[in-house]
Amino acid sequence: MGERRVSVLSADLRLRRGDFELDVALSVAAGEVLALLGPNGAGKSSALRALAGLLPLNGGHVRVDGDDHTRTPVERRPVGMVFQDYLLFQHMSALDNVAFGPRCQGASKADARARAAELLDHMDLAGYARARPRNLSGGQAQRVALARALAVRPRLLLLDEPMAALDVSTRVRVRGRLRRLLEEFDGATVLVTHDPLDAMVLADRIAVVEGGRVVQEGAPAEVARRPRTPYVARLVGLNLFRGRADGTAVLLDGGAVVEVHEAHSGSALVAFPPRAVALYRRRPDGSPRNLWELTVDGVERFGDQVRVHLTGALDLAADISPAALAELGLVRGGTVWAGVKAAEAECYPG
Ligand SMILES: Nc1ncnc2c1ncn2[C@@H]1O[C@H](COP(=O)(O)OP(=O)(O)OP(=O)(O)O)[C@@H](O)[C@H]1O
Repeated sequence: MGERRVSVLSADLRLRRGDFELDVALSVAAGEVLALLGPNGAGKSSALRALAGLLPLNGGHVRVDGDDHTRTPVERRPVGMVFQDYLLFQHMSALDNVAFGPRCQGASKADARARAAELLDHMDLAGYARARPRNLSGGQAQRVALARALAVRPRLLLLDEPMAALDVSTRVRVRGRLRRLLEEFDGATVLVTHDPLDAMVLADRIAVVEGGRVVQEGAPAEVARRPRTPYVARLVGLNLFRGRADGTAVLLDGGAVVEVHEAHSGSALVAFPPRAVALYRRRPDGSPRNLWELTVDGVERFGDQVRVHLTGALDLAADISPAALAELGLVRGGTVWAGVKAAEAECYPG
């Protein structure tokens, strides 16, 4: 901890695509995995393609190990890329897919194949060297694509939605394995995803991209605990409010006041999970510090819980058990008292 690692990647990406403008600065250290997380159309793929040299920049730069590669052609960048659907050459064996890059870099056929065999072996795919891509499982195809990207000994590894082509039942296993393989890579890794779980598991650091800009950046746990935009709050399942703190009271932009645990002053964000919200049919005695009478806006199943959406002085989500729902007799348009303990409300500078 505390040690500053040297940046392998340092990039300032500015480009236009029609009305869309991307303006993103990234820096990734040796051995570090950065996830670009964001909604559809946010500009994640554009950023990745710009790093690979597949999209030209209108401004800014791409530096790898201190060398300027802003204008280096795609095939000469020290970059390996894993595409969303892997784009393996279907008419070639797994081995030849992996050997392709080294061959293009001028390695002899024997050397390229030896390097490919070594990588496949390392990824527990030695028995599949002669297999055609269509005969591989999703997880195996992903590893062949990763081996192909690493075969050119890149300093920068780019992964575009690496889990997208996999079915849900295999994702957990494949994700864990990918994480271990990425941990061994000593260059910089940038991966694009719109799945918060991928970002949390695979990345050391997350940059949230919205509307072509980085709106939040930090360690996964920090981003999850202290979201800075409604998009991130929804992703990680937190209620999020913006307001002004005066000691332990935060006056929200909508007019409600939330009592929080830790004193602050000035512009602030308040976050708490839906499970921290208790619902009561009548105003409770000896109540928590935060209590509001709100209107039920909707009820939905959420795992083995029920998520109740409430509106009024503030809009929030509450998770309760199906038994509690029956007991409260909640109906859309009805009212209910919602309480949150100050100790559960996280406050941080906004
Ligand atoms: N071929 C194109 N021509 C013009 N504009 C484009 C083109 N492709 C994308 N765009 C614009 O660039 C914006 C960013 O697209 P990009 O694919 O980088 O987003 P993304 O975050 O990767 O989204 P997704 O997860 O849907 O791939 C889009 O909102 C769109 O307006």
